[in-house]
Amino acid sequence: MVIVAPSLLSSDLFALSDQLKTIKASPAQYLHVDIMDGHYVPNINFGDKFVSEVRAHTDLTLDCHIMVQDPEQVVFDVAKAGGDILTFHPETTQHAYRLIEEIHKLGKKAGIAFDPALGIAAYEDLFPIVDQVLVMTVSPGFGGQTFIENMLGKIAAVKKLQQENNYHFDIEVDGGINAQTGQQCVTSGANVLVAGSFVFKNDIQTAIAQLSQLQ
Ligand SMILES: O=C(CO)[C@@H](O)[C@H](O)COP(=O)(O)O
Ligand SMILES: [Fe+2]
Repeated sequence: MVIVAPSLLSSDLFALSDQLKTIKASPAQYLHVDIMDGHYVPNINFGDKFVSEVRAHTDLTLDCHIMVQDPEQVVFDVAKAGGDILTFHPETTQHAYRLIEEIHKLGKKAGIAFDPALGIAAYEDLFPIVDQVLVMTVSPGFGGQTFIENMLGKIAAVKKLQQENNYHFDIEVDGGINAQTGQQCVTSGANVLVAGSFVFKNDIQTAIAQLSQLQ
């Protein structure tokens, strides 16, 4: 039921090939790839080149989390490189609705991500057309941060709207997820758990199995 998305930000890049094989043998269904521009978020990391390298080594769903200002500049390259789900932060573009439509035209899934400081009200009009709503449970930019418990109410509010309106999006959480916080998120309504440090700083198989069993 719960989809686990190991975040490659915390992977060992020099052992990535082996780590991808370990993940493939686990219940994880997604690989989460963070894309950061050093502008919208302070950090700079992966880009479309990395996505295409990972694509060549896995058939898992590539869940691309695009933390950049003006996502139109990178979304299409990431899609072309083999990203499957393209999730951007709606306040980073003037035309979030159009961008979702353009992602769909490419046959890809579109997601919107909510920074912890951003309420859902301003972007509720996108809910009927998105495939994924990502509730950030840390401020975006870095792995290894502490889960913000206040976000549980936001997850529950998104879940309530989803149920009341029969929307079909997945509810993803990202940041500080471990077995305990993951359980809190699932109880609040999340069904996709991104986890970086918890997966890669522990035994990968065991950590993913723990998260995938939450209900
Ligand atoms: O998007 C981000 C950070 O901005 C994440 O996807 C991190 O990679 C999560 O790392 P952990 O908090 O699980 O260590
Ligand atoms: Fe992420």
